[in-house]
Amino acid sequence: MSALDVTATGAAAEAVARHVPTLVADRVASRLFARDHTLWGRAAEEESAKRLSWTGLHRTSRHLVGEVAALRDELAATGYDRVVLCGMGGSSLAPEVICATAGVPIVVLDSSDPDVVRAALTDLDRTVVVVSSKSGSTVETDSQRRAFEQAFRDAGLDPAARMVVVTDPGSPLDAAARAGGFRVVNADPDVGGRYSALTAFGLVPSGLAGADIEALLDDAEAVADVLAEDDDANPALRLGAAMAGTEPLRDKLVLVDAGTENVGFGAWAEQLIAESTGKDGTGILPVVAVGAEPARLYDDGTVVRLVASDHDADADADHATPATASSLVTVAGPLGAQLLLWEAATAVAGRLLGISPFDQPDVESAKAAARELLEAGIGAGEEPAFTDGAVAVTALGGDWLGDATTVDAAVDALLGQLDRERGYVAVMAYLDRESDADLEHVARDLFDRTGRPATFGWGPRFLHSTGQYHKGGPATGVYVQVTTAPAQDLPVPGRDFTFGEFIAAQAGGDAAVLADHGRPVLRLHLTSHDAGLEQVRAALGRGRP
Ligand SMILES: O=P(O)(O)OC[C@H]1O[C@](O)(CO)[C@@H](O)[C@@H]1O
Repeated sequence: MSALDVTATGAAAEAVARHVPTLVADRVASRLFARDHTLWGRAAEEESAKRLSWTGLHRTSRHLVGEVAALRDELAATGYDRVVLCGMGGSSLAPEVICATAGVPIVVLDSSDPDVVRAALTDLDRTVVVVSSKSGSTVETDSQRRAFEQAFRDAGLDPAARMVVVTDPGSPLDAAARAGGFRVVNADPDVGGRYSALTAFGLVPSGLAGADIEALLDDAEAVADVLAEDDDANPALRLGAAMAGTEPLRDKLVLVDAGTENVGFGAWAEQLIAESTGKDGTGILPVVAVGAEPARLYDDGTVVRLVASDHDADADADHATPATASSLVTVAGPLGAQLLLWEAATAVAGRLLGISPFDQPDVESAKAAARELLEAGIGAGEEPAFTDGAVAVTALGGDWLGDATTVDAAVDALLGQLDRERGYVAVMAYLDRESDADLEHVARDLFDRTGRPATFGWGPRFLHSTGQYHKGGPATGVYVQVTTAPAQDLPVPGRDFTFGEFIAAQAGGDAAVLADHGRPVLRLHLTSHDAGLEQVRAALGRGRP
């Protein structure tokens, strides 16, 4: 009996029956875990050949258990009891879930909002900072690193004594950190960011924060052989088929926390699935359910109920509701096992969709557009069409705004562009995900109002997660971008831009690329944070049945 349980009903079960026998006959599972890079077609071979080491991390990461324990002992001399992790996407999403599940605190700084960065630059005498970047060139992470180095120096503290760098061997950050006398832990270069949960990227910050990283590797090891088996019962084959094998394709995957002990798992799976599959006009859109399970489901959706490992399968079988009866997958298992399960299932889904699950071809376009705006010094770009109260309204991607002169009317106009059969609404808030956390509920309001999937992402964090899907996936999204002026800007030491200018350029760049793809983008800029936020919340939630 595996520690993993994947049960499918409805269209998801039909997909399993339709595809798993062929996946078994083609020996996909055993070839995947033997790192066969030909599984995704010739065009994907070059990238796949250097992106498959995650299949053996439960063995090859074992050295990190001792190394992280030694690092903790060394750093104990600083008296730290606070760990801050600077990293984006795959360089921070896994530690956030690992630590939340282990019940140990960690501050994940994955924002370029100056007020958010400043709030992290506190309690420096009891803080250790982990700077994680595979490429070593992600501007958010580099800027955060610069800010912390400056802050430690200003506080009379040696940055090298309190900062640990995790990066690929030979990255620009690797060279610079070693030259600067910093501790560097190199990660396995043959693992992509969103598959790196069980590499140094997931394990070093989590271990320093106090999570039991050996148990995590043990849980992955306990299921590795099952996931590598060419067998109809293989949970990865079943989950991959349920994700990407429905006909017609149900390409919205609603992730529901239905009692799982893996806290915040949906946010990690969201990047893995969206950035792996959302390209070449296809892909699976993860919709992380906010609040209770949806009472109904759109025809192009499948619900995934993430249940507790000790769940009662019979009780779950009786759980079918109008929302889940049409297509449902129930998944149970400990975190270490599920990290490997979902990585393998996503790789299987990529094969079924006919795309490479290991590249992210459209992410660079938004970064380039942001750099252009930054160099031009024009903030987020486009001028607002009008201001209503505390919200400046800008419409991009066509002249769909019509004669709207209020935020309510602008939201109505955007939703008028929504394809009611295949479309989705994406809310992207470049705000503080701690203090403005309540705004996430507008996703549920928009679902209740339109009956269509609505996702919510914090900017710029989502740019390293669903951002690839928005640009490379099906052209069926309509986008609401919420931005604000910082309470107080913050310079990026050694750079010719501030954090405030950078985050504005990131929002402007992403909106420009979406508009270039012909997608409607409504930017709601809060000219006064609290009043503006109230207006935006009311406008997006208005018209709920
Ligand atoms: O670890 P890095 O190189 O800073 O990249 C951070 C994230 O940005 C991306 O490269 C692009 O979104 C992700 O794949 C990755 O997880």
